[in-house]
Amino acid sequence: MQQPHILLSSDQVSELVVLCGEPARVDRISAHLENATLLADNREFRSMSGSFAGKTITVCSTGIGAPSAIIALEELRQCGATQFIRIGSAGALQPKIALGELILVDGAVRDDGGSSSHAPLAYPAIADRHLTCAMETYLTEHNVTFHSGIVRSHDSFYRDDEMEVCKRWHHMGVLGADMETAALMTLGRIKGLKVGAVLNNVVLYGNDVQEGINDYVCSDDALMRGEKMAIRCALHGLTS
Ligand SMILES: O=P(O)(O)O[C@H]1O[C@H](CO)[C@@H](O)[C@H]1O
Ligand SMILES: O=c1cc[nH]c(=O)[nH]1
Repeated sequence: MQQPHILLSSDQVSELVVLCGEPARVDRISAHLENATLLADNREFRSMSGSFAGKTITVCSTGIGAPSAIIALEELRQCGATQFIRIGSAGALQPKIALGELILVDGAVRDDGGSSSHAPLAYPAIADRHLTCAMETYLTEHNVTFHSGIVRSHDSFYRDDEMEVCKRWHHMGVLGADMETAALMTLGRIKGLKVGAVLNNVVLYGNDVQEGINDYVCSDDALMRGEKMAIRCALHGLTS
């Protein structure tokens, strides 16, 4: 059956999936695959298929925020996907994280609304250990600077008290902020899926979020280098 939002059916979807927020990133990720072909492009959900290290990979964008990420995860699951790595962007919550450096996510603070529709907040959002270890091995072997730890997934950064919110999580050792990782890890765990995430830092701690994201869209070199490394790391992680 064709899924209503991603417009894919089970014969088109691999067990191995790369997720990202931005539809244009699907094209950049798929450039690392052999025989990449466009599968569907509906709303925020663009999908492509190709192969890496002899295995078929599906790449799908999820848009911004937990609700659409949860829709993508569930519809891909219905099509037979079992392992997911999110290649996302994040804003740093620690000054030691430079632009284009990667955050390898162990778990996420569930400051989003979407995951709470499915599980109480006492339920943790934790990454799949095997996918995370495989990515860590790749980054270590390639001498890439990365940061392992937890991130905070939220629903809005244009808040009047944004700086205070960031400081609060900074003091608790949270590495960065994104909007989908917690929901994907929570829902993935509930549904028996493996979910990992690697995030590219696009905003320095204490800097303006709007400016940082604009630089990313305008292809700032360090940010694009970070994205490329995140792509290699995720593809090796999924296929090793
Ligand atoms: O770059 P992506 O993967 O979309 O991730 C981050 O960027 C978006 C905000 O600009 C949010 O989706 C956030 O999670
Ligand atoms: O600061 C940032 C940058 C990207 N995504 C976020 O959620 N926050």
